[in-house]
Amino acid sequence: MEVDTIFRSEESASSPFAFNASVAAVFDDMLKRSVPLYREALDLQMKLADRFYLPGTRIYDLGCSHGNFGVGFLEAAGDRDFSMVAVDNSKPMLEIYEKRLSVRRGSGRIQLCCEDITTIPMEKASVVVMNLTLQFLPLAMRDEIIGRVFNALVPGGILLLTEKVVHGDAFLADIQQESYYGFKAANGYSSLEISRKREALENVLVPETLEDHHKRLGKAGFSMVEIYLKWFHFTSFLAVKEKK
Ligand SMILES: Nc1ncnc2c1ncn2[C@@H]1O[C@H](C[S@+](CC[C@H]([NH3+])C(=O)[O-])CC(=O)[O-])[C@@H](O)[C@H]1O
Ligand SMILES: O=C(O)C(=O)Cc1ccccc1
Repeated sequence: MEVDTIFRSEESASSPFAFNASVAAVFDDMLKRSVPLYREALDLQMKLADRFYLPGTRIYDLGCSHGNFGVGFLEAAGDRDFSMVAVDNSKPMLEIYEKRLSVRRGSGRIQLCCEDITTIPMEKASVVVMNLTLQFLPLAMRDEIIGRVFNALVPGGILLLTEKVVHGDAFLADIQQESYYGFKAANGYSSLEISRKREALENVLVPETLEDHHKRLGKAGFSMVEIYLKWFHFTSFLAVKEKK
C-alpha cells in the first residue's frame, strides 16, 4: 500500500483538495489513517446491502472511488446474481477500480460510470450507497440528490449514507475535532500535514449537523432512519423507504 505523503509538501496547501491521480494512488492508506472505523462501516454496508438487495433491481454506489465497496461486495457475493452501478467523476479513481475488476471473476455485474452523481439517471434501486460523498457536493444540491435517491428506490429499498458531520454546539464541535486530530496524529500525520489538509478541504468538504441530515432524509420521504455507526464526526445512517 502506497503511503499518503500528499500534505508533507508545502505546495499541497495552496490548492483545494481534489481526487486527482496523486490522491488516487495513496487513497487506501489515506482512508485507513484518516477515517475512523472505515473498514467497520464498509463491512456493515456490505452486509446491509446483501440483506436488502432484491433480485431484478440495482445497487448504486455514488462516489465509489476506486471500488472498495464494489470489490468487497463482489468477493462476498460469490456466484450470486446482482447488478451494481458504480459512479464517480474522478477518472484516476475509476481507472484503478477498472484494474481491480479486470482480475476478478464475474465483474460484469458491476458497471462503472464516470459521471457527476448530480446528473445521472437512477431507477429500480434497492440499495444506494453514499459513503463519504454527499459532503463534497455543494450544499444547494444536496436536497435534490437525496430526493432523487428516494424516488429511485423501490419500496423496502435503502440508502446507506456515511458522512463527516459536525456538532451544532461549538464546544462539542471542538471536542470532536480534537479527538479526530488525535486519531490522525496517532496514525502518523504531523500537525503540519493535519493543518494543511484542513486548509485544502475548506469549502470542499462541508459537513452538516446530524439534525440537518435527519431533516433532509425526512423531507425526501424516508420515515425510518437509524444511525448504525458513529465515531465523533463519522456517522453512518441507514434510511429505509417504507413498503406501502
Ligand atoms: N459530483 C460528484 N460526482 C461523482 N463523484 C463525486 C462527486 N463529488 C465527489 N465525488 C467522488 O466522491 C468520492 C469521495 S471519497 C468516497 C469513498 C468511497 N465511497 C469509499 O467507500 O471508499 C470520500 C473521501 O475521500 O472522503 C471521490 O472519489 C470523488 O471523486
Ligand atoms: O476531514 C478530514 O480532515 C479528512 O481528512 C477526511 C478525508 C478523508 C479522506 C479523503 C478526504 C477527506
